[in-house]
Amino acid sequence: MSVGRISRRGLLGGSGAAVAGVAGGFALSREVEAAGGIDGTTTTYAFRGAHQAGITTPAQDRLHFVALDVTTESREELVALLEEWTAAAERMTRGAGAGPVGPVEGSYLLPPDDTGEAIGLGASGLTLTFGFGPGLFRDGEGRDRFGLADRQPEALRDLPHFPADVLDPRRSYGDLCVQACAQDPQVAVHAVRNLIRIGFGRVSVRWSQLGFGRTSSTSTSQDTPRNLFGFKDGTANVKAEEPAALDEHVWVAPEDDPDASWLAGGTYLAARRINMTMEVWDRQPLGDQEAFIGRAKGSGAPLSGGEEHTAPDFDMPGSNDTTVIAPDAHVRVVHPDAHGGARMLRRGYNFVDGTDDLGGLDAGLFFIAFVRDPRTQFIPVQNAMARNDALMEYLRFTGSALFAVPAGVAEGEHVGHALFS
Ligand SMILES: C=CC1=C(C)c2cc3[nH]c(cc4nc(cc5[nH]c(cc1n2)c(C)c5CCC(=O)O)C(CCC(=O)O)=C4C)c(C)c3C=C
Ligand SMILES: [Fe+2]
Repeated sequence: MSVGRISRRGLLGGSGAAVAGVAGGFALSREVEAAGGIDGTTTTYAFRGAHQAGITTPAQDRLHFVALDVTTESREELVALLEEWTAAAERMTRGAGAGPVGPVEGSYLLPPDDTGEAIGLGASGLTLTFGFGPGLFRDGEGRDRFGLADRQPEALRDLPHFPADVLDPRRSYGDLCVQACAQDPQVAVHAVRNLIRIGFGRVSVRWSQLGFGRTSSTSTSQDTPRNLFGFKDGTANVKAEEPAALDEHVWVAPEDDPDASWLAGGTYLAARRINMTMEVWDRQPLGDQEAFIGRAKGSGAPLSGGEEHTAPDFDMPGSNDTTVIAPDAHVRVVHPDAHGGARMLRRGYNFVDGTDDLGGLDAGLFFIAFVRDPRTQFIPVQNAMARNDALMEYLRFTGSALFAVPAGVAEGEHVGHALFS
């Protein structure tokens, strides 16, 4: 074992269960491996498993998301890249370096196989989740780039243009994506940077997004965080402790799309970069802010009463011939009751990317949702929101992308193995 790997893994010393879990691979559940505590620097989540980590694993505090375009024309080079990424991801998620040598252990005559900024940092709960965009299957002219066209899932098409979209193409789309989440931002950035470095000559970065302050809880073990409007976000999310709901709303089943059975056990990732005009929002009275959301700002309880996790009563009469929860309140417009029971697993992050030309904050919510079928679970909800939601006055959608996220990686396989075999 190289010194570099010892120096990163040395911090795992207090977390015997975490290290044992990695060694055991499939044998131990991710929960056991997370025994170091979901917020600790020593926490590890196994890279290999039935599903990719970074979906139902407890949402970490930090995000580095990158979308890439494939620049090679060679299927063999693409597969080789996925193999190299798999090896690097497995190492980095257990707190080791990106390459087998280490950041400072190799030859002085060669570039290091790890960039070094994570020396001394623990795994910090790093998860790396890989996705495939529509462009991997067919390019802009419909050309079958890598012999994959007949395996493109029916649901994997560029998201439609929604009312009020002001998309920046430099923040949208992509052939591949990597969602890196960790408790330490430097660990997430290090992982993405090293995957990009490994991909040199085969992929180029299309866009990337940093995020902080997870805007969803994905486990009942987590408190509900707040978004930049100051509201609790993630209360009614699909949670890891709901296996039946995950099967119904998140994981693709083999029969969903017979031509794309390689995606069974996977899911779809819808990403939307949403600018929030905070300066305008901040001038709205508290009562109006709560009416726009349909929940109390402090407790997160629905305006119809109860506590945070009480189900909203959308029929409860209010004053002025209307209901307590207004017809255009966000939680009513996007609620499963209005969409045939459709739910989604939200895993978004706040972002602040400096200031815009007018001196306002370039800030908002980098919305991420995992769904079994975007055509029935994401697109109708986003359309309803764009048309009817009181929040829309304070939002601008500036980025958009959809990816198919393959199932987890088994021992001896690489990311997306089933797609290429
Ligand atoms: C298309 C899907 C959604 C987008 C885009 C979206 C943006 C968005 N949401 C908030 C704030 C809150 N959303 C809440 C709940 C909620 N939101 C969606 C979907 C989208 N939101 C769903 C499906 C739900 C759950 C509805 C339910 O089942 O009750 C909440 C309430 C708390 C919670 O349950 O999470 C808040 C607050 C913002 C600010 C925003 C865009 C910037
Ligand atoms: Fe929402």
